[in-house]
Amino acid sequence: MNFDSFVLCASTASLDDEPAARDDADAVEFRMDLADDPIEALESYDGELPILATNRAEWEGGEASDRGRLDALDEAAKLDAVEAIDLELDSVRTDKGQQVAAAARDRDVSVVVSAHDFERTPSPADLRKVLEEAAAFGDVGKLAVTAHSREDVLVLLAATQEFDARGERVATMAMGEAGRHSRAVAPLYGSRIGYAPVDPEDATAPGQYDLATLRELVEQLESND
Ligand SMILES: O=C1C[C@@](O)(C(=O)O)C[C@@H](O)[C@@H]1O
Repeated sequence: MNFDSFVLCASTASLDDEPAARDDADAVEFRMDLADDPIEALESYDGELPILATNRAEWEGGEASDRGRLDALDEAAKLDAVEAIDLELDSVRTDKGQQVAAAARDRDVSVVVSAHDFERTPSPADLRKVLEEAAAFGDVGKLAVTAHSREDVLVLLAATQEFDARGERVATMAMGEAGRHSRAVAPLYGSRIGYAPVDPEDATAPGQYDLATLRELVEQLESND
């Protein structure tokens, strides 16, 4: 998957969502950890959108236990439709995570290295440290923080703009109500990935817009850029 420009992902636990996502999304983020039989679903996938496969660990806000988690992601990366995988920063710090990342790259599958803070927005310095490491390991370094104020969002956007200006690929978003607008605005500052559910009831993180709304907002803002 090419992250040269912004990629809007329909984030979902069911690949059956793909036809409904096609008009507005550039890709599907398949949350394997939220799906019943993810490998089987991937093997029988015949949609048009490329897939970013995520198998989010319990310790990073997902539902996958560590048993077989990275092996399943490795399996997923072997399938043609899967053009990118997401690995937590704490996963790529392990040998196994490095192996999965290297195997994906050998098959031309991109690696998004992600970090999440479900409590707060880290200090400007800490936030840069995390983004730096994630961007160094991944084709894209992703950071999702939790915003409690507009100021939190500004801190995130300032870092996004800085990294982008230096030619480092990052994706950023602020979770929570106070951060919601970051999802529409961050692409203007260089964020390369956005996430949205087709149906707002199926949100995969707090504060997400539904897919059609986020596409519309991003498009409107870009056309004014
Ligand atoms: O890491 C991310 C970002 C996210 O948490 C968000 O805030 O939109 C949604 C997740 O599905 C995805 O894996």
